[in-house]
Amino acid sequence: MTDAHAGGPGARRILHLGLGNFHRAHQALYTEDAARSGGPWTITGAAGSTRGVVEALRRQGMRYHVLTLGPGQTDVREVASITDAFVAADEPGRTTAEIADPATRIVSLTVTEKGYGISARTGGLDLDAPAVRDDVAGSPPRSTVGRLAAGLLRRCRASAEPVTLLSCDNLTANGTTLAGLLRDFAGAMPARDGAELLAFLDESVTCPDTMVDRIVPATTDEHRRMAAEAGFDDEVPVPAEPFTMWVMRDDFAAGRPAWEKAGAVLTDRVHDYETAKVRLLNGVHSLLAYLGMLTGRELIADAAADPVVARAAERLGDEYEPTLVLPGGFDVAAYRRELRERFANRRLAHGTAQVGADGSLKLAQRVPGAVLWHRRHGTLPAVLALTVAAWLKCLAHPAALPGGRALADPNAERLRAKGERAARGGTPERRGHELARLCLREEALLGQELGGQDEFVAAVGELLAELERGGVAAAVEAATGSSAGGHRSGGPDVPSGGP
Ligand SMILES: NC(=O)c1ccc[n+]([C@@H]2O[C@H](COP(=O)([O-])OP(=O)(O)OC[C@H]3O[C@@H](n4cnc5c(N)ncnc54)[C@H](O)[C@@H]3O)[C@@H](O)[C@H]2O)c1
Ligand SMILES: O=P(O)(O)OC[C@@H](O)[C@@H](O)[C@H](O)[C@H](O)CO
Repeated sequence: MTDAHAGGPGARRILHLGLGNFHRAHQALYTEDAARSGGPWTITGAAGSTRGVVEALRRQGMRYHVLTLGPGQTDVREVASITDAFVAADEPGRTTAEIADPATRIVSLTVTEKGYGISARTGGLDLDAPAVRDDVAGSPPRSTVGRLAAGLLRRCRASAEPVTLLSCDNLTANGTTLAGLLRDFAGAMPARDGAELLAFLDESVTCPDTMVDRIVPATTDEHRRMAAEAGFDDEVPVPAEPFTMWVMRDDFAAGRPAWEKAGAVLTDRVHDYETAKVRLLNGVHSLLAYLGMLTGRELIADAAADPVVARAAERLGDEYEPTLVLPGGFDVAAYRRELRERFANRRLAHGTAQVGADGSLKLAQRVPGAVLWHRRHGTLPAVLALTVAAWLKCLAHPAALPGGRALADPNAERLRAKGERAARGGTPERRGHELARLCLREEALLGQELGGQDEFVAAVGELLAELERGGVAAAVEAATGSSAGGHRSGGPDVPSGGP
C-alpha cells in the first residue's frame, strides 16, 4: 500500500515490542518527523520484562532525549512520539489486547535476535524452547512469537482488520523470517486455531523486510550527565551516532506514517541493503568486539584503534564485499570508509561486551551465508574463520579474558563445557581443532550447513590454536597474511548457486 495515510479513518497507532534504546533513537524519531507532514500516528511501547525505561518514561510524562554524539558534536532532541508504555510481563493480557485493537495498524519489533526464538540448528522456530512450548499449549504467552500469535488470533476473531508486522531487528530477511516463525507456531497449535491463524496471515497480515542502521549504545551515567548539562533531567536519555538509515519494503496492510518524508527509503531491494549492512557493519562489529574482548578493550572505538585489530577488520570487509549483491547507487567504498569513522567514534562509548553479547545467535545471521558463498567460489575466508575462532575463544575459555570480563550468550554454559572438554587435548593444535569440531560440527551452533564445511571448521581450529600460542597478533597474522578477500582453496565444498 503506497498511500501513507490509507488504512481507513480513526486512530492510527503503532504497537512497538522491545522498548530498548534502538527504537527510541530510530523509529520513534522517524515517526515523529513523519507526523509533521503526514498526520498523527502514535506509538505504544511494550518492554519485555525490564521495568526501568517504562517507569522512567511515566515519571517524565513520556518524554525523553536523544543525544546525538559525533566528533565535536552534541545535539540534544526531546522526543514525544511514544505516548504510552507498559511492561508485557507485568500485564499478561495487554499485548494480546493491543494487537487485537483495530486502532493498532502496525506492530513493530526490536526484541533482539534472541527474542525471535530461532533454532540455530533448523533456522525455524525452536518449538522445544520452554516459553514457546507453553505458548503453543495455550498458556498466557511469554515468547514474542507466542504473543504475536495470540494477538493476531484474537484480532482475526474480533474484527479481522488487516495489520502489518514490522521487524526492525538485525536479522536476515527479518520480515520474511518473522512470517515463517509465525507459520511454524501456527503449525504446532491445535489444528483449528492453527488453520485460522494461517488463513489470517495469508489474507490480512503483511511482514515487510526492513534494514535499520544507527549505532545506539546502552545508556550510562555519563549520558545522563550530558543530558543534565544540557538542562534536561532525564533518567533514560539515549546516546546515538549522527548516521541514520532506514530501508523497507512498502507493503503495509493498514497504512503507515509518511516515513519517506523523514528520510526512509522504500524499495523492493531491501534484502540487498540489509545483507550489505548486516555483513559489512554488524559482521565487522562482531569481530571488533571479540578481538577487543581478547585484548582487554572495553570500547569498540579502542579496539578499532588497534592497528592489528583494524587490519583484521579491513580484511574481513574484503571477504564480505564480494558476497554482496549491491543495490543500484550503493557506493560500497564510501560506506566502508564511513564505517571506519563510525566505529572510531569514542564519544558513543559503545562497549565490546554489548556488541559481542549473544554471539551464537548474531553470528548465525552474519557468518554462514558469506562462508557458503566463498566455498561455492572455491575460496576459504580466513578472517570469517577468525571471527568464529575469536568468539569461541571468548566463550569457551572465559576465565582467560583480561580484566575478568565476560560475555553474555544463551549458549555460554554449553560453550564453556565444550571448552573444558577440548582443553584435555595434548597440544594447542589438538585443543583448537577439538573445540571447533565440538561446537561447529557436533552442536551445529552456527547451523548445520556451516558445520558441514570441513575446511572452514579446520581453519577455525587452526586459528584457535594460533590464539592460544601467540594471542591476537599471531592469529590476525595467520588469517590476514596472504588473504585478500579469501584464500584460494582446494575447491568448493558446496555446489555453485546464487550469491
Ligand atoms: N542498538 C543498535 O545500535 C541497533 C541498531 C540496529 C538494530 N538494532 C536492533 O535492535 C535490537 C535491540 O537493540 P537495543 O539497543 O534497543 O537493545 P536494548 O537492550 O536497549 O533493548 C532490547 C529490548 O528487547 C527486549 N527483549 C530482550 N530480549 C527479549 C526477548 N527474549 N523477548 C522479548 N523481548 C526481548 C527488551 O525488553 C528491550 O526492550 C538489537 O538486538 C538489533 O536487532 C539495534
Ligand atoms: O544490535 P545487535 O545486538 O544486533 O548488534 C550489535 C551492533 O552491531 C549493532 O547494534 C549496531 O550498532 C547496529 O546494527 C548499527 O546499525
